Amino acid sequence: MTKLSVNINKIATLRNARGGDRPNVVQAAKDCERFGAEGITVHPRPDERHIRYQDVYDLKEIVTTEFNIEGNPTPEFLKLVKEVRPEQATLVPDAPDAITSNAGWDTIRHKDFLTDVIAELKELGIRTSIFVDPDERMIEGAALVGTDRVELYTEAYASGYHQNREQAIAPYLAAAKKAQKYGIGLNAGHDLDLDNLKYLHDTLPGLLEVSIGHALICDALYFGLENTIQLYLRQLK
Ligand SMILES: CC(=O)[C@@H](O)[C@H](O)COP(=O)(O)O
Ligand SMILES: NCC(=O)COP(=O)(O)O
Repeated sequence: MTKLSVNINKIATLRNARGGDRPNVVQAAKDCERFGAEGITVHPRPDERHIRYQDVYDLKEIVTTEFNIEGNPTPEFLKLVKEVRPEQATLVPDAPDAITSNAGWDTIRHKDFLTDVIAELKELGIRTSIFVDPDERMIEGAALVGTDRVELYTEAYASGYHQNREQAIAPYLAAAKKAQKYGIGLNAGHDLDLDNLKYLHDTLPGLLEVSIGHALICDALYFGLENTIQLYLRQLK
């Protein structure tokens, strides 16, 4: 079974546009869960342009499904994660000024750093996932740093899907098989949407979770949040 974790960054982007509290991020998370989301994902960035650090503490109080915090493991991020203790922390190597995440970890070059951070988080009972490109060498590296899961960075799949989906999925299938071989759990995310999700789900073995934000919130403008979450869940059956 593949869980749908709804990334609510874009709810916070909308709230921040006016500086008030509409839409309320905590209420949106509760509603996502009520409408069927099986997890809530946030990706606080250093400039707090969408999710603020305080939102993460507030969300911890109310999320009843699986709370997944994504981000670059800076000292500030690690302090937040250790205090909040979500079910899962997803480590993403993004630059502070990146518009959005644009690459996975080099798990070989950053082996020592990742090994230390992952051990610290696992000791607190936090499941770890690391964001990686669909590169078998990076999966081998992930196995060596001791992570529970990897999250495959699906931007390349999403952008190639309409041209040639078999070709677009090929490196992801190889990476998924490698992860299975090493006993690493498999997550995926970035630019997944109602067009490309089902094929990803049906093709990748052992896909445990997808985190989806941008397209899902865009779809919700047209279909409503409840219908949209149901539409996404249907792709994962
Ligand atoms: C790791 C990942 O792919 C997502 O967290 C994505 O980066 C969403 O972040 P933004 O909402 O800041 O674009
Ligand atoms: N980990 C990916 C995520 O949380 C959402 O990415 P996107 O759907 O906003 O591209």
